[in-house]
Amino acid sequence: MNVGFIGTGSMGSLLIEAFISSDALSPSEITISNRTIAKAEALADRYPGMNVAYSNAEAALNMDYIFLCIKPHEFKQVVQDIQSSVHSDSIVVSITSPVLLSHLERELNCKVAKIIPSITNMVRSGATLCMYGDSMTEQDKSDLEQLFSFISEPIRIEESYTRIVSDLSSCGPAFFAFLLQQFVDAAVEETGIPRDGALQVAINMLHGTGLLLTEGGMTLEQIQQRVAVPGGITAKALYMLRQETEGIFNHLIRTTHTKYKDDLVKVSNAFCGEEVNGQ
Ligand SMILES: NC(=O)C1=CN([C@@H]2O[C@H](COP(=O)(O)OP(=O)(O)OC[C@H]3O[C@@H](n4cnc5c(N)ncnc54)[C@H](OP(=O)(O)O)[C@@H]3O)[C@@H](O)[C@H]2O)C=CC1
Ligand SMILES: O=C(O)[C@@H]1CCC=N1
Repeated sequence: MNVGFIGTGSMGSLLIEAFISSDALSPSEITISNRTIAKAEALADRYPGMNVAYSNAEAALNMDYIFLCIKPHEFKQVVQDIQSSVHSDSIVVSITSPVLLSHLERELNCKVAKIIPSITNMVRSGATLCMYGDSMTEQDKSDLEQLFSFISEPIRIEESYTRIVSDLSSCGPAFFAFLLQQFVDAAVEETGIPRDGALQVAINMLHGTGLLLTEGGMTLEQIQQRVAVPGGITAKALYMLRQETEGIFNHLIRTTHTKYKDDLVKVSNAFCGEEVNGQ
């Protein structure tokens, strides 16, 4: 297989490293390009056999898959760069939510997909959210999902739900890391417990809670019920938590969706020269 990665920043390099460490791809199957070429060269130095391309056009030439691991505002330029390298059987994969499949289909004479990864894919965990352009066959979809199954659970979603499912799958790790950090900081502040020890206990708790949900067959409600003994300490604290956090995640979701819509308008203007009212 020949796979091109354009953009070797945070997510591009994470995907490359996860695919290699999971034996989904060997370094010699991978060609990378990046705006700051020294970054691509440094990555390739760590994986003998990996190819560095000195232009995006070269990174897309003769590739089965071309992953675009760049930010929304960088798409228009990169799509122009690769236009003459792709052909009807190439598959271009965007990992960015506000770039629509229709934007890519409009500019590229090839098959297109959108797959939103998550930082959890670094440890071969979490989901990847899969959406496909019209020319992707069932075989193309299952081949691509087979590749992503080495590092994640690929889940097909409707493009109209991109933002909310990305909030849960891709932004979620940052949100829950933040909440855990607040919990630990408060523990230190309120009691003087050494931070390292408190953090270790909290991390173990989060890991164990995840296992209860995935392997332990427990629901979120059951976990709360089993821990909150009636009239006990947790029950009292959960009551307080419900009062104090009411509506907080509605606010969070409205915040991500507002930013998403702003980005979508900018990307649509770049691609089509017009505004769209998309989800
Ligand atoms: N972080 C996450 O958990 C997730 C992120 N994403 C999406 O992934 C995308 C990339 O994010 P992230 O990796 O964090 O961003 P980074 O800024 O870390 O990486 C972007 C990379 O693209 C390179 N680049 C920019 N323009 C060009 C160009 N014209 N040609 C070639 N390379 C170029 C940059 O090069 P240079 O070295 O010069 O800066 C940089 O290395 C974003 O759209 C984000 O929404 C999706 C799911 C999860
Ligand atoms: O919205 C996106 O494109 C992704 C999800 C997490 C960060 N960026």
